[in-house]
Amino acid sequence: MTEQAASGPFVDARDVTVRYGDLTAVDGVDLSATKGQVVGLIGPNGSGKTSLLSCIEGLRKPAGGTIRVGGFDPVTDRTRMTRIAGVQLQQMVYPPRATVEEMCRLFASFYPDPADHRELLDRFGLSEQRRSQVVKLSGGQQQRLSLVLALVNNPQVVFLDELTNGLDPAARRVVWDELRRRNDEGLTIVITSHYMEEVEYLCDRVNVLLKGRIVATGTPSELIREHAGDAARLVLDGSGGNRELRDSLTALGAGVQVRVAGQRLLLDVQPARRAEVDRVLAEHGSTPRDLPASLDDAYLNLTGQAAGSAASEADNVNVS
Ligand SMILES: Nc1ncnc2c1ncn2[C@@H]1O[C@H](COP(=O)(O)OP(=O)(O)OP(=O)(O)O)[C@@H](O)[C@H]1O
Repeated sequence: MTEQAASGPFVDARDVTVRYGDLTAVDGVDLSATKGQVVGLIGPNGSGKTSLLSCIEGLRKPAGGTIRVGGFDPVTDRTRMTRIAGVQLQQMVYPPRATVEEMCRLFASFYPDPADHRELLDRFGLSEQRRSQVVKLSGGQQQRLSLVLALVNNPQVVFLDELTNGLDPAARRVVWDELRRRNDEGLTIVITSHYMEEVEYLCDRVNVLLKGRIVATGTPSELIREHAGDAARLVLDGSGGNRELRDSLTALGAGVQVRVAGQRLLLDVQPARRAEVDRVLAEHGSTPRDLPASLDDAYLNLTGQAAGSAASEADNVNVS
């Protein structure tokens, strides 16, 4: 079989079902990525992301469905699959005394045309750890090493499960920038993540998985537009203790949700009530800060999880 039917998606999973005994963890899911696309898979803990991804990676045989990656069946065309795909697992187990350099050399030895692992270590900020034992690296450093190892075969596509879990904000930026750069060069990327800011930043398309089924798919902008809701989210800094203002806003009733978060007041305001809210705020000399609708809001609405949208304020909020 050729590497890819020119017209079809590079990653093409159709009607995939995964069962563990009586539990159907993935229930007839389609997921695809065209060449050079960054595709995200998001959903609550236990929604089936890793189960689906491990089938696409060829590490698990699905109970039903068909999967092709670059035209190959990831289970039966294992050898060719491993040449074109890089895999970062949620948890890796390393030999007890192996150093970073040794792990890189070991992984590189599996492939005919590996990347320069020293350059990769440098790109991911691990040059100084080359001679360190892997087990002595911090969690975030191990996470970055797992990315280096996923890229050491110069893959055409990478599957990254919980991409930047445990990374500090600066390291997360390094990883994002590096992946973006590689994507610009044509790398296809499939990620799972609980960080909506990351998904919004990186992904061309996002699939929302809930209880083993895709409940929404689209670009981040489409998901926000269609699912974030039309309530305005306002923040009143320094007004948390202003009882009079709080009571006046609460008295507006339906369509105006008022919450205290420390020294701030957080408001969710339906469009029909906005003019009244603005009037009350003007009477109290308060100027609100508008929070833009985010993928967090869409995610929370789609998955029915308790919304805390105004509280999240576009920080790196782990929404799982
Ligand atoms: N090896 C297994 N044996 C039995 N059940 C499993 C196994 N792996 C996963 N499950 C179950 O399948 C469901 C989906 O799990 P999965 O790990 O795919 O979810 P996830 O969306 O990746 O979760 P998380 O966000 O926590 O990583 C869960 O109910 C989980 O308990």
